[in-house]
Amino acid sequence: MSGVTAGTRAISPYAVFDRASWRALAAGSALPLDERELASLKSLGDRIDLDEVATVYLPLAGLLNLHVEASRGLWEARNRFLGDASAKVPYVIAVAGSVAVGKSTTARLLQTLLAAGPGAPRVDLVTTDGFLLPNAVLEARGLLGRKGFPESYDRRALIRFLSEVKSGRGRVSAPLYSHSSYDVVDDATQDVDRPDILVLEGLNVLQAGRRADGRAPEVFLSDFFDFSVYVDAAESDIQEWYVERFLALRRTAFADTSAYFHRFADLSDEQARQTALEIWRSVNVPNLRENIVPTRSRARAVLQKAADHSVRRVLLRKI
Ligand SMILES: Nc1ncnc2c1ncn2[C@@H]1O[C@H](COP(=O)(O)OP(=O)(O)O)[C@@H](O)[C@H]1O
Ligand SMILES: CC(C)(COP(=O)(O)O)[C@@H](O)C(=O)NCCC(=O)O
Repeated sequence: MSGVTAGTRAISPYAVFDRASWRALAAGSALPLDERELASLKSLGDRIDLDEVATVYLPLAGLLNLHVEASRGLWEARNRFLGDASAKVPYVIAVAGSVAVGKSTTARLLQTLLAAGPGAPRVDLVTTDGFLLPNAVLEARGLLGRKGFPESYDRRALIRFLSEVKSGRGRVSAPLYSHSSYDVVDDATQDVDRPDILVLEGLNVLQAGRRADGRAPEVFLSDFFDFSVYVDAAESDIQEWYVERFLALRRTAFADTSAYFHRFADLSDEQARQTALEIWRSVNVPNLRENIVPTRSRARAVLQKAADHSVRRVLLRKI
C-alpha cells in the first residue's frame, strides 16, 4: 500500500479493509443474483463465485449506492438554491486496471448490483476499447504494436463522449470494438441515453493524457468521474492469467475462422504460451508499467487481488 511514514506512525491516504471487515459492511444485504447470472457476467478465465461477490462486490455496490444517493441529494439542494430545474446527470464510475486483470467482470458485476439497488437505477456500461483508433489508422501511424497505449485511442472523442453524457445530453453514441476482429466495428454504436449511472471501463481511464505539444490538457477524463475503482494484482499473477486466457481463447474464440487471432488456433500449448508471453511482454507490460500502474493512486478504491483472483484487501481513499 502506498503510504508515507512520519516518525513512527505510518500515514496513508487509504483506509484499508481486509476481507472479513469489508464483507461485514454488507452483512444482511441479499445477493441479487444467482450462479447462472454470475456465469453470464464473468469473463473467460476469471475465477469468481457467489461468496466472492458477497464478500467484495456487494459491499462496494452498497458504498456506491450511498455515494449515488448523496450526489442526488446534493443536486436537488443545489437546484433549490439556484432556482434551477435541470435534470440530474449520470453518476459516472470508472473501472481501471491492466489487460487481463478482470476489469470487465468487475464492471459488469457493479452494473448488475447497482441496478438492483435502491430505486432500481438504470445503469449503462461502456468500455473504452470502442474509442481505439481503427487498425488501419494505427498501422499507418506505426502504432499497431501499441494497442492500449494512450496514443492508440481517440482521446478527444472519448472526452467529447463523456462531456456530453455529463452535460445531460440524451442518446450519446459510443463506438464499439470487437475482440474477435481485433478492430473497431464499422457503423455499430452503443447509445447512452441519460442513465442514472454510467460505468466506464478501460485500461487508461485514469490517465491525465498528453498533448502532442507536451502541454498538459485542459480537460481530463477524470474531471467527469464521480468515483473510480482500480483493479490491482501482482504483475506476475496478471501475466499468468493473460497466458491462461490466451490458451483458453485458442480453443474458443480463436477457433472462429474469421477471428483475427485464428492464426494462433493451431499452435501447440508451448507455442501458444510463448506467443502469449511475447504479446504480454512487448505490449501489455510496458503499457502497464508506464501508463496504468502510475494512475492507481488516483483511484478512490483499489481492489487488491491475489493469485487465485480473490480480492485480499480493499483500499479506500479517505478523501
Ligand atoms: N483475443 C480475444 N478474443 C476474444 N475475447 C477476448 C480477447 N482478448 C480479450 N478478450 C475478452 O475481452 C474482455 C476484456 O479483456 P481485457 O481488456 O484484457 O480486460 P479484463 O481482463 O481486465 O476484463 C475480456 O472479457 C476478455 O475475456
Ligand atoms: C482492447 C484492449 C486494448 C483493451 O482496451 P480497453 O477496453 O481497456 O480500452 C486490450 O484488450 C488489447 O487487445 N490489447 C492489445 C494487446 C493484446 O492483444 O493483448
